[in-house]
Amino acid sequence: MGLASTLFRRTSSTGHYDSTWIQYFADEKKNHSFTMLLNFNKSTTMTFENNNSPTQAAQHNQKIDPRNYDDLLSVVASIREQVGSEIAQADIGIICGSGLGPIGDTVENATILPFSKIPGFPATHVVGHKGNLVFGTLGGKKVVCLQGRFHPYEHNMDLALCTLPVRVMHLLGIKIMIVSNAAGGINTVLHHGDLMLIKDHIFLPALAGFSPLVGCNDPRFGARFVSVHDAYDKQLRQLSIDVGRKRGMTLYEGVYVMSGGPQYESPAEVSLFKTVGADALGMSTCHEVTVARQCGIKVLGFSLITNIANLDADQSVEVSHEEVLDIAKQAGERASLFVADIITEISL
Ligand SMILES: O=P(O)(O)O[C@@H]1C[C@H](O)[C@@H](CO)O1
Ligand code: HPA
Repeated sequence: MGLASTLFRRTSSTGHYDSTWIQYFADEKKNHSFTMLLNFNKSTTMTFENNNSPTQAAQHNQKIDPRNYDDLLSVVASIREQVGSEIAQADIGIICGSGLGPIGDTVENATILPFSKIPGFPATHVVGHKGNLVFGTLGGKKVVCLQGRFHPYEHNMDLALCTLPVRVMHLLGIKIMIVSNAAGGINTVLHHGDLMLIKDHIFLPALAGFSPLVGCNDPRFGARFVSVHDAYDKQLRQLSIDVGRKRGMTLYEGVYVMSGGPQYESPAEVSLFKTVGADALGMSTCHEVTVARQCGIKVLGFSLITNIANLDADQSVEVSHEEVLDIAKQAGERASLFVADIITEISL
């Protein structure tokens, strides 16, 4: 049954079946028993039957296509089977970047599932990213926390693969996603250890064609053409400002720019970003937010300022991941407590 709907997704935009997908599909499933009934009189009338349940498919280590809704159902089935359906259901998803790492460790009644046990999840290689999915409660809400994320530079700019966890969290039921990252401050109001509330973003790789939404689109995930005019939810931003005020924190709202990385930016590149209106820069987040918006998930985002980006080649200083991790460690705990307070105040 899963396979039948897979096929219908893989029709061209004119509604006619694309024969290259038949080949692809047959290769992908060649190790599994299935029967195929094709009716070539009507180009879109095809039925595939397959003996694999979604979970069996995942257990067979079948290749997971991150754009394939049915493949993702099999990933979710495997997660539910491993942790239990009740535990796997969550209302809020959290992506801990280098900045919010400690929040995963404060989840109550935590059930931890390593990425290595989740079909289709690649390993995370970035130091400071643990590589776990953590289920439990925080601020009285059911959360699922991604301790570690997939950066496009680690995975050959395969942005659909890097956003697989967002689609999985969507299928697990989340309505709100909180994202965080470590970032270099561009705006001079930002200092080491500050938390910037993300108001908007510049998704630089996507402007050059590297978007997770490029390629095959299954309408069950959402629209082909996604509007990101309100990517960072206004009410959640206001709530964060209010919670921050109660804690005596001044939150700066700004624009985050994602560059492809992994090299840090040259002073001339930082000047370019400043000119086009960016306040902080990093190498993540925008791809996850774009996919979340396609699924209708509300987003709240933070950048933890770990270094000040260089604007002048004559006055520049070296940027290092060690510095990023060091500041993230110092400021991450306070940031995590703040985010936990926000979660307490969120009404679902
Ligand atoms: O996952 P985030 O965006 O917090 O990680 C930051 C950005 C780069 O991946 C890396 C650079 O130090 O840390
Ligand atoms: O200056 C930076 N540039 C890109 N990514 C980053 N992550 C932390 N700091 C930076």
